[in-house]
Amino acid sequence: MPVSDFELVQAWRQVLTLCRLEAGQTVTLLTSLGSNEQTLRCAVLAVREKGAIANRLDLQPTNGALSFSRDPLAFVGTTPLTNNRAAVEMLKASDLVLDLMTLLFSAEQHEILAAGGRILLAVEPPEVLVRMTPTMEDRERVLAASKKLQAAKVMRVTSAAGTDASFALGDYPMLEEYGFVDAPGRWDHWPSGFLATWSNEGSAEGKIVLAPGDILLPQKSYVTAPITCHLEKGFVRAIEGGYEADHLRDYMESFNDPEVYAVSHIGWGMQDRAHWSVMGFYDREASIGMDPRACSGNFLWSTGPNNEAGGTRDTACHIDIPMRGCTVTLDDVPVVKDGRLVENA
Ligand SMILES: O=c1ccc(O)c[nH]1
Repeated sequence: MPVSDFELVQAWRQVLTLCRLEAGQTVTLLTSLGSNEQTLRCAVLAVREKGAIANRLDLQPTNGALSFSRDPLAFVGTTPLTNNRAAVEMLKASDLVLDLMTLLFSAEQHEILAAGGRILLAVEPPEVLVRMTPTMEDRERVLAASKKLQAAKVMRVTSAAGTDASFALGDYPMLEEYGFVDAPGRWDHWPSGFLATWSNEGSAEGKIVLAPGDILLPQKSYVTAPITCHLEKGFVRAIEGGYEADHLRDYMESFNDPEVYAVSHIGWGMQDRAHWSVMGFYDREASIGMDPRACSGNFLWSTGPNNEAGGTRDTACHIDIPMRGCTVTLDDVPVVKDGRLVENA
């Protein structure tokens, strides 16, 4: 069953409290075609209840005929804000931007954050939002893990399926996602509950073997047969397997951009209210797949852009690959063991 407006307003109320929204501040709700009407309606009510100003900025969609999917994460980098100075200025002048459209991996997002703006992405279905309404515990868990990741020099991931890959760390910032934006300059995504960073340029090495049940996003598919990705000097040099490997390669080749094979963010999920099986219950276009990205004990790696971290790669092709059953270590200390979070890691 769907969630009611009452439940979603309550969830927005909790999120806006965690975002420290104050009366009199200005919130801009960023929407486009495809933004969820119930999410928008309930957000406005919760913002007004806080005594804040609720503005709307509705932009025309872009890249629809270029992307193979209407999932907003299937074609990143240019957005309806690109070359849209009036819109960027309105968002920079706002105390809080609630992004119901998806700006992720865009230069404009960076400009808004660098100006001290706060951006919270919220495009999952209302039922997913309510189920994973963020908490301070989520924040504490992610930040505690982030301290470990910040101190680490090498991340290694292994699995029974044959994965054995390593990544040098230290050159890039943390991607700490706990679902609310409590400080100027911060971006976050509701729902989330995971931690990542980017491997040092050219350092990703080894072999990642996707096993049945591992997930490809934005394909929204559970892999049914092994796909082996050979990593060398920071790039996926070969993708081997059956038709699913062909499908992945066909998609990546369609961008005609060598940067699509670069290893992007790497990390692990720690959200115990996210579940592996959820993606199988939703139509492909109904969700962007935050359950598998955030579920506790996954290893989440990705390919493509690193501009989000201050890098120069802004390729439009971004693949997120959450995996089960992996062991993730930081300088040989496990933070995930056989697909389960190591408590107090
Ligand atoms: O929240 C997100 C979603 C996608 C992604 O690649 C990173 N973080």
